[in-house]
Amino acid sequence: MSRTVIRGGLVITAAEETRADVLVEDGRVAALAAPDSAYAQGWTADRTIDATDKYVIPGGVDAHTHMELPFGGTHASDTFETGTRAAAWGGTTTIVDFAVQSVGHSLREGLDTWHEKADGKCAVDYGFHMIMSDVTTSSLKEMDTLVGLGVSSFKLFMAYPGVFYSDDGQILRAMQRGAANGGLIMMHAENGIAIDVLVEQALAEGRTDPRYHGEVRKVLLEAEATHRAIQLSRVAGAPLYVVHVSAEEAVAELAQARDKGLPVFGETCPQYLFLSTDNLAEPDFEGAKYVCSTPLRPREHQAALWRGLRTGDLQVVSTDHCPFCFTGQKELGRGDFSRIPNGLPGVENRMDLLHQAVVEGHISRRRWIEIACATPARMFGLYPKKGTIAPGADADLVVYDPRAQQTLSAETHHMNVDYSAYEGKRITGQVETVLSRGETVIDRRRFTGRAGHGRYLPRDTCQYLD
Ligand SMILES: NC(=O)NCCC(=O)O
Ligand SMILES: [Zn+2]
Ligand SMILES: [Zn+2]
Repeated sequence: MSRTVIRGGLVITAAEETRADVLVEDGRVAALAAPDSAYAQGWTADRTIDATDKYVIPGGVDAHTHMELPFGGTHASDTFETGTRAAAWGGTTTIVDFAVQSVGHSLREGLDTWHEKADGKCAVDYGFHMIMSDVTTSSLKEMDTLVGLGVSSFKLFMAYPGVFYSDDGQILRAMQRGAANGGLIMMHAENGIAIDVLVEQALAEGRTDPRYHGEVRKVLLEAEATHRAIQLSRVAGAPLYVVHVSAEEAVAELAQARDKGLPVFGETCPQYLFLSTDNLAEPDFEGAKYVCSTPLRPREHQAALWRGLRTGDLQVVSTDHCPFCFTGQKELGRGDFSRIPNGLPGVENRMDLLHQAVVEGHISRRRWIEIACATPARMFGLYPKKGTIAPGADADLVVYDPRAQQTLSAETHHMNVDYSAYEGKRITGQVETVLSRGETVIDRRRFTGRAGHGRYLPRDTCQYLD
């Protein structure tokens, strides 16, 4: 039996902050006890980690990543191997990635393909959501099977006609099925039909630069789709999780629904909290680095997102990590912004950026852990195995130095992408040591993990409704 003790740190969970030693036995948290207690003093261990003046936090749970996602004729540049290694560097020990159903194919085929991509490659644990690109009688039936296999959430798109798009009837049917089998519907809420009209008009008028990506994907079209998704979920009697919320008006739709007591949840991402349309407008096509959907918004929207995170109208911060290199990938859209592959890198940066938000007073320390670890674990059926520090939980633990200074940069990050969306940003705080199921994967800022350590996580249904 292997035993590790982490001594002297401030243990932070969503529920409390307490100075405690943590005993890890065989990959699980075995006990917590006051550092000066005779009980903790009596623990013997193979390894002792000194966490004096450090935080001990649960490993991050990033519930929205896209390793190797095929998009716009190319693939997201992080593989499951490079992306989960970068996640570990950033203190994230669980990812939930998206398997994709291709049009004309079954959900099962998509899931099998994603298992092949990830199996034996991951440095940290991983689960899958399912993207439904073809809602048919048979794929609706298959949803039941997938829930049974631990794929208990399904992403639908109101955007990208001809690729991932589902119409309102398909969405309603999928929601009805989810209401019956416990599958949580995750919605990409943008009116893609209207957006495609505006894209066509912009290109015809010679407005081809990256900043027009933000202009055609209007706030009103995110708000309208969010409203419509909420109404459809009410009709179906299903809960709803809206992904990558970026606009103040979309937060208002969620808040209004939640005020009525509806089981409607929202996720935002660091890029919407820290970046803006100013980045999309950077000259010499540099704005392409910031093309994602929903798009970055004018800076004024950030206050509403922070408020939503504080009040609970938004519950989760995930990364939507979907990296494409500037050279050779983002460049596919020179002269036509609609051909720029959509997505930003960030799986390595989320825990640090949210700690910076603590330092700047946007959120409390416990809320940091709640939105980045505990709630995503509960939302997607992984709690309390993941997302907290308690006896019986997986020993996914991060020793975090809240005083370390770092500067984010492509020179030093570990994501397989040739730029950082946060180049030059100064952060107070840094991951020091990371344990994944008790195994040290980052040891005082050295990678000690391995591809294949990460295990597939079959998930329960949403526990946030309990
Ligand atoms: N978000 C984004 O731009 N790319 C990834 C696909 C998605 O989440 O819609
Ligand atoms: Zn999306
Ligand atoms: Zn995404």
